[in-house]
Amino acid sequence: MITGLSRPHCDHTQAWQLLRQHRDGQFAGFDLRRAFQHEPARFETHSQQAPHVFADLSKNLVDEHARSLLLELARECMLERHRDLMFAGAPVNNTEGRAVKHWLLRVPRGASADPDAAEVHETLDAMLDCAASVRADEAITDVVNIGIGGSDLGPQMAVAALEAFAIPGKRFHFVSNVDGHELAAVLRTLRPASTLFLIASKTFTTLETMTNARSARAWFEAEGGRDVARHFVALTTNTQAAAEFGIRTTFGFRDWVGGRYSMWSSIGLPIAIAIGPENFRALLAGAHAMDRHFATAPLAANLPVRLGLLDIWNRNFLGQPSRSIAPYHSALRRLPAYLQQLEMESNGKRVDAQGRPLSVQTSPVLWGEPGTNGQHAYFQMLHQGTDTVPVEFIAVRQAAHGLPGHHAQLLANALAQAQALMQGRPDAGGHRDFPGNRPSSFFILDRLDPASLGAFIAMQEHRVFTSGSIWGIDSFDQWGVELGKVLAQDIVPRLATGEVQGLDASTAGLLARLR
Ligand SMILES: O=P(O)(O)OC[C@H]1O[C@H](O)[C@H](O)[C@@H](O)[C@@H]1O
Repeated sequence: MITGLSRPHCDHTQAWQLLRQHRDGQFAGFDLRRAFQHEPARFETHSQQAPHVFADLSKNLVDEHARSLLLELARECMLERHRDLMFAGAPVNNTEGRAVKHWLLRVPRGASADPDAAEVHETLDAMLDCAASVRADEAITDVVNIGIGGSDLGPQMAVAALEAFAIPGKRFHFVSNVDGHELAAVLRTLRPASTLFLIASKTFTTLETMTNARSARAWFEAEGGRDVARHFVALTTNTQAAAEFGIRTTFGFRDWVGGRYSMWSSIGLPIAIAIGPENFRALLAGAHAMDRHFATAPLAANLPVRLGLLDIWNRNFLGQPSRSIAPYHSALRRLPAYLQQLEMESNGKRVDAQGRPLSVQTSPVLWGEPGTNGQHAYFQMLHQGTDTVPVEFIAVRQAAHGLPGHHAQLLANALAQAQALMQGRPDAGGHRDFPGNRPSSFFILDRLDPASLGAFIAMQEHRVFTSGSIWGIDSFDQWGVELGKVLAQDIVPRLATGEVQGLDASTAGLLARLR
């Protein structure tokens, strides 16, 4: 139960029933092409400027009436109250009894009365001082982040996205997998004296990360590395475990930062080393601007809310099982993977926050690749397959390179794909027929810089909050990752002994072949 807030199940509201009736009645047979003909202001009404991000939602299979019923749904589900509780520091992560305050990491100094605000700024200052000294240290040429999930995807995504701002002369590596091939391939390229290892783990117990950290330290010592304390830094809430590992420099954060919401905390150190303290503060400022927008803009003009409600419409009323992410910028190559964790780990739940089964579907499957690559691979299915998949195009107005011709081609392709999905092209049926009427959203950033990236990612976080809130689930736990971890620990010794007793026949048969 969310601190005194009792909310109805979304499908028990009046708005839900009206949305259903609308879908089956007046909305049935909706056609985007006709909608644009009949609504001269459709682009304006279905688009939204938010801090650093412009979003055109007009090419979605949605009409004005559905939009106003979705806003009604948000009211009936007490979305604003729930949002305000998060920003008030209430334990909205109720299954873990924790507050959800990643937004506090982005609040400017002195602008919050939250009791943890002072500590946030103390840690941020110390972490950015560390980033500055690593940047100034020419002896360090390689920074290796060892972490997984939220301790990997955010920093990896952001370091790639902001490569145009990265310090020259330093290389950044991200090792996440327990598969030794990954670490071994990175270590082959390194020398201990010029390497800084960042051991990033909220819990400092994650098997993959601890295995890689131990192997990295063993390699460091075996290769003649001296001064582990200087070459290993920990980013964690578990400072004691980091000290026991032998690490002297640790930057902490609190348990009210979820792993997939942690790139703004000390987990962001690799980003800060890459882009510098000032740019890291700009990243936080961009995210904070979006936080304020989410916290204060009326629901009808609130971009994360509009996106989250559209997600509900697409998933629960139009039955769309997935969403394709198409960033038309190669620096956003890790964005789909980052958003997969954000959406699917947050909202991939089948019970409500009180543990009661839900009777509605939740998280869609997210997938994607940068454009234009995806066009030459799976866009066939988007244009002519049997399923309707909303596509999210992300375009950046200004390029960060000077090669002539490329950027216009890139932008033209993004626009043309969205256009083609919607317009289609009739043919005499058969193979060359494009049915059209296929949905997409289109995001524009002016430049891919720290502030716009921060705002864009915060927008995604709050959009996930919005749909999770309507579904009534706890978007901030992840119990579903536990079972496999436990079973793996039962299997490890069996791989050595061959003992299969108690295993199902398939697992036993596979284990025998893998030994
Ligand atoms: O940062 P850590 O504690 O090492 O956790 C790393 C990751 O692993 C867990 O299994 C969770 O699924 C993720 O939410 C988390 O980000």
